[in-house]
Amino acid sequence: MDKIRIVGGRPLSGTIPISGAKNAALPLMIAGLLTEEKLTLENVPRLADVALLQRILGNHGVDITTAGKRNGDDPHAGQTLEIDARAIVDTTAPYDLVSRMRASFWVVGPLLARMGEARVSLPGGCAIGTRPVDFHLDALRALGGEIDIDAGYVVARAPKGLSGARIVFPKVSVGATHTALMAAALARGESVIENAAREPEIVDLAQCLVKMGARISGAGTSTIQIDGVARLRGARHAVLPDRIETGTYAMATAMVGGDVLLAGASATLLESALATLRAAGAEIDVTNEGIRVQRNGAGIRPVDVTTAPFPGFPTDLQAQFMALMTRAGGRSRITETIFENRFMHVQELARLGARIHLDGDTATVEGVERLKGAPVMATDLRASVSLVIAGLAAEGETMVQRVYHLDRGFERLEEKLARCGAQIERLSM
Ligand SMILES: CC(=O)N[C@H]1[C@@H](OP(=O)(O)OP(=O)(O)OC[C@H]2O[C@@H](n3ccc(=O)[nH]c3=O)[C@H](O)[C@@H]2O)O[C@H](CO)[C@@H](O)[C@@H]1O
Ligand SMILES: C=C(OP(=O)(O)O)C(=O)O
Repeated sequence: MDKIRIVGGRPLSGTIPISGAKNAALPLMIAGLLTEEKLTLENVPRLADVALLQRILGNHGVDITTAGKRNGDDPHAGQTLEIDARAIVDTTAPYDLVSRMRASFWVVGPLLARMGEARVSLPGGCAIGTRPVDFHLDALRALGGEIDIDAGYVVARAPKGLSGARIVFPKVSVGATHTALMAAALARGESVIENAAREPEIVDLAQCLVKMGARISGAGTSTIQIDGVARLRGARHAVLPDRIETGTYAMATAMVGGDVLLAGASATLLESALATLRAAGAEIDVTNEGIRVQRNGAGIRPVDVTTAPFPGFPTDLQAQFMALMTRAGGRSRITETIFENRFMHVQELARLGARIHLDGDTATVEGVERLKGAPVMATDLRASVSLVIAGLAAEGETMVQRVYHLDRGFERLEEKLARCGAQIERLSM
């Protein structure tokens, strides 16, 4: 298993290209199941989760080819995937694949809507809470799907197709909104999704579906209207920039100081995180090329943060922000409201000398003067990158183990940081 070795203490300076968003690329790839024609996706990041989803879709009979960007082309440009779901040969998504990644469960909506049946294993994903799928299933039931659970599988049937419905989510769910949106796009008649997630990745999916011929309005607000169509066509769509990757490198720069341009990043995708970083002492400038982050001389100020659905502070940046706060000049409180068990980084950050007290959904962080390198264990995707951020600031060597978590969601992480002056390398074991 690979490890990442960091020797901390160097500021970051230079340019970091921001990749396409993992959490948009995955539902967009799944949307390819909705049409017999070719869906071409540009700016798809090269990530383990994307490769795993290629395998899962391949298992259904979907043909995926990678086009363009070869020798001599810009190695930093995302890949272009051509997704051809003309022939769906199998509507089962097996446990050994789905258990590894949460988003793979989302094939259930498109398969049911287009094929009238789906048998999909209950999902896995980051171990950050219980993460049930009841909202997904309730939405599919509202659209007329018959749903059973059998031996760890969701068995969904709609022999006569789905019908439009009013879907009211009891709580904001990104994944369940994706499921409802994709299923309702091919349902007969009108649907309304209330208390829909407003995340930019929902808007990206809706925009792609509209290019495919879907009739959708209101994506990006809490109420989405869908007028179902009998079939969707092929389209070409570029994945939006990754706001979580953007926020992560912004926090890394705020942590160690320096001057970094996050090229291709879009500030409108993470206003709340940028405002928080400014409050913490980072200088943030939005330019034509992206977002420039600087911290020169000034210390890190403590800031309290509570995670919330978009446009609030994202839970996927909570661990990274906590890493930053470990070196703030005072006490900060970080409250996690989305997932009940998303504090696994706390004990690992403590191994580097952080002082964090956990009480229910709130972590109180007492900033310390210095962190000291140590071996640490990645536990989930964002938790592991928080250890990288802390390691960049820690004195001496930090060795991050279980790097496969990082590879799920950060493209060429060590290369991007090393180019900006960080002493970081991957040790292949
Ligand atoms: C691949 C992807 O895009 N993953 C993101 C997605 O995950 P994901 O879509 O799984 O997260 P949700 O928005 O669905 O989860 C929000 C909350 O709703 C609960 N819930 C959800 C569905 C359900 O059927 N029942 C239920 O109770 C969850 O346990 C959680 O407490 O949104 C999360 C919240 O922004 C992010 O942290 C993840 O990075
Ligand atoms: C939690 C995440 O991913 P997943 O939903 O796939 O577990 C994430 O991207 O931070």
